[in-house]
Amino acid sequence: MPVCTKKCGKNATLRRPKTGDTLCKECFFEAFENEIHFTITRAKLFKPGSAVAIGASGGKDSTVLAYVLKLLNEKYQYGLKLVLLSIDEGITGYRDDSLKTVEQNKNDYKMPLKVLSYKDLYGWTMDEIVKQIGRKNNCTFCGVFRRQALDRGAAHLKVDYLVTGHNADDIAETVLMNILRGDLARLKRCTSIITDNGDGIPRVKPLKYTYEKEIVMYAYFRKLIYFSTECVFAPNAYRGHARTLLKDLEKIDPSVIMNIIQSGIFTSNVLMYIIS
Ligand SMILES: Nc1ncnc2c1ncn2[C@@H]1O[C@H](COP(=O)(O)OP(=O)(O)OP(=O)(O)O)[C@@H](O)[C@H]1O
Repeated sequence: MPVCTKKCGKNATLRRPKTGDTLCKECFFEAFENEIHFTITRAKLFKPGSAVAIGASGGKDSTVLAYVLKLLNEKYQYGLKLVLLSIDEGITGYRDDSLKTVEQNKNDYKMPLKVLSYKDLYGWTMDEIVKQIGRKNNCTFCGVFRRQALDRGAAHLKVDYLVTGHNADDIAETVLMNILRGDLARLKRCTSIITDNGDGIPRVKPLKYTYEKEIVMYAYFRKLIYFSTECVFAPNAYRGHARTLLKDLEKIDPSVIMNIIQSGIFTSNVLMYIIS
């Protein structure tokens, strides 16, 4: 490996997937965290002194989000009160295990944790639903219920914001899916860094511009504990195709992820202009 391109004098240990820069571990941490700090401050995502619930699934994105938000909150004195919020969908062999990871995060990051279950909220678990209806469209149903459960959890905790670990790849995938379906009206919502469900608690995506590969790299080098098993129920097939396409394109040119997001934003702005 060549020397770190930040001219810190150290040898580089990695190549940044987003920019191609060769960096040492410390300079990568700094670049990664600074970009999230820049995203937060430029978009004025949080008012000082606010309470923020972090949607915590135990996966890599929400684990990195919790870690980095805590770090930036202390470093730059955002004045945020952070709390972990987990939804237990009742999926044996998946969510029961990932919730153990969230418990670990709670102890490691010294954040309070609230767990809400589908069983308590709706009277049934995903295991019971799948037993009844079979393995069809499970992700679609579960996603709708989870969004509502997170909103109810945020209202219960009386927080000012709900943040999720949606990353740049997730957003680019959603833009692609909406374009492929001809559903341009959804571009505005899926590319917005902050959305409101009308309940007064904004949903915020601080990792909107953070590449998935860099999140995995960051978690690896920071030795963060996260849960990486796929859900036991059928994956969302259509999203799977968009994901494969995006990953193939990323191999040719990593900037496609940002380009797709920017194109989604531009198209939705043009549509808004035409309609108004
Ligand atoms: N069961 C859950 N409880 C709380 N928040 C969740 C849950 N599932 C998903 N989320 C939130 O929604 C975001 C995107 O969901 P997605 O299905 O991509 O998560 P994941 O792949 O299970 O885990 P992660 O995104 O954390 O790696 C997560 O980063 C997290 O903030």
